[in-house]
Amino acid sequence: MITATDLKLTFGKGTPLENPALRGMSLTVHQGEFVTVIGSNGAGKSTFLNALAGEVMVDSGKIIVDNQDVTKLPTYKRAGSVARVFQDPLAGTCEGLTIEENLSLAIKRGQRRGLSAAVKARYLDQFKTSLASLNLGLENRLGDKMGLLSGGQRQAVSLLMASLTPSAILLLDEHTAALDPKTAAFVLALTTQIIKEQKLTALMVTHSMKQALEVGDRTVMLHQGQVVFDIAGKDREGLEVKDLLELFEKQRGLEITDDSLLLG
Ligand SMILES: Nc1ncnc2c1ncn2[C@@H]1O[C@H](COP(=O)(O)OP(=O)(O)OP(=O)(O)O)[C@@H](O)[C@H]1O
Repeated sequence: MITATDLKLTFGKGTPLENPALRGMSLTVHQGEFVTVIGSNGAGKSTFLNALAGEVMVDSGKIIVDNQDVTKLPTYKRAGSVARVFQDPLAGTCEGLTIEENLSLAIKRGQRRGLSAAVKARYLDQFKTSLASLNLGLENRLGDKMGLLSGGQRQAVSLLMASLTPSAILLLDEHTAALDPKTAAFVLALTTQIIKEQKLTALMVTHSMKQALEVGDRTVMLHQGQVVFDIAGKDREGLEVKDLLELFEKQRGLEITDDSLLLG
């Protein structure tokens, strides 16, 4: 379970560019929940994910991951509990290393020790089986450099890497946004399949309200660094984009002007 309580973070404090990105952001994500996160440009979505991953330190508030207070822990100390797939297919993998080497690094996430030959051989079988499940023929390309793969293939491998070892939470930051529509649909379907099969706890940022309602089991909308609404279960069933817009307008007395949220 992840609990973020009253997170506040201001970039450029004391400068003319002072920017309060998180303004009392609170959210609890229960074990096995798949939460979709929406919000206009600059709402604080990525900053929130960065704060959970330890990429940025909050000014105040508390982050508890599986009963451990990680608020002040740097990224590398949270690596064992937080897995992440980024928007940029180049960001989550090392293009100069082979598929096998990338997967080996992922399986060692959060561990200090190297792998023995016997363990390596066992993992190789696991890598081949996992890659075969993608139906992309990558199980025969373990020695290929990651840089040779297409964006969609890389995101698919990134997803595998993020789910190879158990983590308290999987963070997906608009991980299909840079892909063409067909590939994005494939990666999204793969995402829901992996999350369901492995019963992962996940937070997925998306720019599409439609997508946010179609996948996952709970939707949270951020605005100006806070949660505006949080809907799940029966309240969420059958909801359409227009209902989300009404909900936002009712909560904030504002209209949404970010077209990408509506059109995506
Ligand atoms: N490293 C940084 N330094 C200064 N300001 C930042 C930094 N990162 C984010 N911000 C600012 O914080 C605010 C929240 O940004 P954030 O990227 O979290 O929003 P977002 O909801 O993810 O938006 P988008 O949908 O555009 O990606 C924005 O005003 C942004 O410009």
